[in-house]
Amino acid sequence: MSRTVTVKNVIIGEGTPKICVSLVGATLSDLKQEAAALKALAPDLVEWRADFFEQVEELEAVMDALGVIRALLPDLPLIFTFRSAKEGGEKEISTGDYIALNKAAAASGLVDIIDVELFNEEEDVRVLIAAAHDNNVFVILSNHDFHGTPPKEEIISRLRKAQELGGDLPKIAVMPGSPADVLILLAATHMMKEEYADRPIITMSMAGSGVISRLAGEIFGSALTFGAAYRPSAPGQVGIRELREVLALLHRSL
Ligand SMILES: O=C1C[C@@](O)(C(=O)O)C[C@@H](O)[C@@H]1O
Repeated sequence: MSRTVTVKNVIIGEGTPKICVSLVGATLSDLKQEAAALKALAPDLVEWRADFFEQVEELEAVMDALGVIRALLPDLPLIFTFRSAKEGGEKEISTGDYIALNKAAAASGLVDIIDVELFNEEEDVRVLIAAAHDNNVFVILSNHDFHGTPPKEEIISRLRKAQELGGDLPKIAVMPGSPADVLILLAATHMMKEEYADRPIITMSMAGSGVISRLAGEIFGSALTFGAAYRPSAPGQVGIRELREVLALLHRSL
């Protein structure tokens, strides 16, 4: 496995963490506005959080919207994400629909990466990874804990599981209850990177006290960070301009 993942000339896992911004519009017209405005901010990647889209249960509408987003942002690596309500997303859909949606996104030729949640049936995860890889689409294999920060060993074990299953970019987002929890996430990230990871990983501690984890990925081992454009897609995301400045500052100090 490669220590980096290259998507449309963006090398994830090398140099400063790459900046991703999420599109969170509820309607096609909101999404168009967001996508057009995003260009000026020049993120490295864009994520479409399809769970925010009010027509997400209509596959055809989703594919149409995907086509529009892709046409507006032809050169940026695009991540397709349906974040389930149990992991902090906007909606819950059936497993069958979740699989169909992700398979369709992977086969559409319109996205570069799909985000698959690790906490699905293992067989379903394997099916989605295979479907993505058959279409030369990468997989972020993700887990989100909006209620707390698991112990360091557990964070590492989830990231290792995501790697073993074939996720190209294992990811975990956790919620800190205290600054000590932020240290746990950072320590787990560092240990995963140093001892177990053979590919880039993505980690973050959310909310205010976790912000440091969104800035210091180059030091501790997280290869990608989510910044906010107008509306954050998760608590603790900072504005992309400030984020870029801080990432550059930390990079220069190394
Ligand atoms: O998984 C992630 C990370 C995230 O939850 C964050 O905390 O920045 C934001 C989500 O949009 C994305 O899918």
